[in-house]
Amino acid sequence: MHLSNVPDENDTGLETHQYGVYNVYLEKSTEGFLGSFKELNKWRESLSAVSRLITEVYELAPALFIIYCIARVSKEVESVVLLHYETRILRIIETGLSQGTVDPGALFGAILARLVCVLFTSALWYSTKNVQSKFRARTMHYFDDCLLAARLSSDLTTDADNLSDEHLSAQAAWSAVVDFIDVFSRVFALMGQFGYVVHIGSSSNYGSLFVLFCLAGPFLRATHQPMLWIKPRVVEATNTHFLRMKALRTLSEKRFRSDVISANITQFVIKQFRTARIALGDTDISGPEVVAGRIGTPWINEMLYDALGDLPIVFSALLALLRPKTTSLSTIASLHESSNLLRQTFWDLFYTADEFLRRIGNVQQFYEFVDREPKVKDGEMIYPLPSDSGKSCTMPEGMAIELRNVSFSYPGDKDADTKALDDVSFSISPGQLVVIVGANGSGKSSIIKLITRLYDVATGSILIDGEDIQNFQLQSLRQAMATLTQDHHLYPLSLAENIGLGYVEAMNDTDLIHEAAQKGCATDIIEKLSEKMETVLDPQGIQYSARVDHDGKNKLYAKLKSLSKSKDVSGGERQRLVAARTFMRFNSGKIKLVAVDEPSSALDAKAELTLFDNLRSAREGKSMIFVTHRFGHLTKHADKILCMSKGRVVESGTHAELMQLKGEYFKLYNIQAEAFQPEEK
Ligand SMILES: Nc1ncnc2c1ncn2[C@@H]1O[C@H](COP(=O)(O)OP(=O)(O)OP(=O)(O)O)[C@@H](O)[C@H]1O
Repeated sequence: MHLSNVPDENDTGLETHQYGVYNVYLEKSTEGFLGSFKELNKWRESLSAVSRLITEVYELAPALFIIYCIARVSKEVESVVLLHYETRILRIIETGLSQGTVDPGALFGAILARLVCVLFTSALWYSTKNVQSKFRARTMHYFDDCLLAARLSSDLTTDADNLSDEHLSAQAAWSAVVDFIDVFSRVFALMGQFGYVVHIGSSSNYGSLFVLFCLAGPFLRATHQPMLWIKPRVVEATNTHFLRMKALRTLSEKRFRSDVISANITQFVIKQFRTARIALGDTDISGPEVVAGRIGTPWINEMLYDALGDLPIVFSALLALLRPKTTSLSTIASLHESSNLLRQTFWDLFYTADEFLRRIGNVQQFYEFVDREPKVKDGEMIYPLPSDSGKSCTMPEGMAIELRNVSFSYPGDKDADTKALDDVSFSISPGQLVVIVGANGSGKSSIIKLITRLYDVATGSILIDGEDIQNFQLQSLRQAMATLTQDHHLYPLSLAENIGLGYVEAMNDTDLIHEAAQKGCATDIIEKLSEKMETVLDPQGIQYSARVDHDGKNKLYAKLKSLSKSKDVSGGERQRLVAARTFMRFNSGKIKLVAVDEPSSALDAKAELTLFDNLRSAREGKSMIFVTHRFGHLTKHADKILCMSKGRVVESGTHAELMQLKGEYFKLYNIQAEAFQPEEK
């Protein structure tokens, strides 16, 4: 189904088209001079991406680039040379047949020349296969590198404000390079074939007219197809049945396997999927660009284009009729051969150019992504400030933190009125141990995220050692902080690296790593694993089988099983390993703030107590902030407790002070304490 030009309700200057299961939003087409100017501008924009892409690839490997281009162009241009020798062979045969004897020298000479040409291009193409493979690898690795650096340098605010970057890949950039070179070589080939046809028809002066006859049909068809690729567009899948099928298909992924089995919902999922499938019917689910190409042309036009395809044969018939004396059978045969070749090359060029335009769109997005400026801006001051800076902090005791009227909403949060933090003010003196408590969603973690500058405040300010946090160099500030939260994961690297990366400069120091593992209560787990510190828990290996019988006796199956033996540990054990990384970080000697956000949800009571004790015993010279739901272990040691509710700090003081207030903290504390009281009869 295609609904064309549905006006936008709010008249945003957009029009909506429906292709299959997708809605496509396009800018309203501007007619006349302004419209053409806009189109021209879009082409100019994509040209700058093309020129940057080709320049980068050339500079990366000039020799490989040139050899690849030569091999590709020669393969395309070969067709003209072959056509030339074919025409020559036909003419020799025709002349020979009319005279009763064929000149064997001329005939074999032409055949040999044709064969040499075939062998030469084939040898060139295959001898450069190695070069092609190297060129591809080097280009892919380069763009992989750019993408990795761009992704890693991004921050959470920038990520939230931009669309997903999952579709960007080095492969897309490489494909655009290949398509560009293909377009380039096919233009060469087309020009060569064009020239050659004009040359064959030169005796009748109708060569150019013949080319026109050959290309009229393909040209009209190509220019009248709706070319969605080249239009700026926003695409959204809106078909509810299609989306339902997609959601249900997700449930078949491995990560949901245990949920689906234990909830016993297999039949439900299959049934729902079938219902959605039947409701979707035969609606085309291909991308809108493809659907537009398939359904966009009216059938009457299609018939006209097919009929125009017969023009070359009409031309030959007319030539024979009007100029019987100057037209030979070999000329007509060559014209036919070249007409087929011309049309084939034209279509190849058209489709490659179409594909190239699509890919260059991806490359443009790629460059926009790697060039984007991070939203969390870097400051200039190096942390910690020198002691003669005039700031009042007592640096050796830890970080001084002050929040002044801080409000904050998460970027991308559609409901602008919901604030994660609302006018929050408090201060932490150097060396203090502060515990933040409060109900779910009250803003505890958001405070840690702002202090570690994962995000920036919307209004108000955060002062670190008396200086606005945004004035500090991010790297130097983060060097002075150690965080331990539930959001931290194990990396798909060895356990030694997982712990060592807490303090990169000493990541080969096995003594420090073992000591950190001990403080994180992770020694037992590591000892239990056969490869100890070298164990990789989530290896990113690739193993697969094809056409292998999965019966126990099959040797290939046994091999596959031996390759894919994975190891895993429990959730609590993972938390201990992550905690070990934080202890490793303390070794840098630069840590002035430890921020711990509920890292013990999966830990048993003993491990939790040891973890908190170990963290507190490293307290010297550090301020500490703990976010917790569990009272007791920490609150009794706290210099200050901040009790939060709905994004605000509602109470602040020591345990004794807050208990006396009999407010929010008192309520939360008693809910937990009651669980341990004997039930009243
Ligand atoms: N990444 C996010 N994007 C949008 N909103 C978020 C995001 N993270 C948290 N929020 C919202 O911000 C508010 C405060 O969340 P925050 O995580 O700070 O609460 P919390 O007190 O730490 O909760 P919990 O005790 O459940 O961990 C909540 O309303 C939450 O829904």
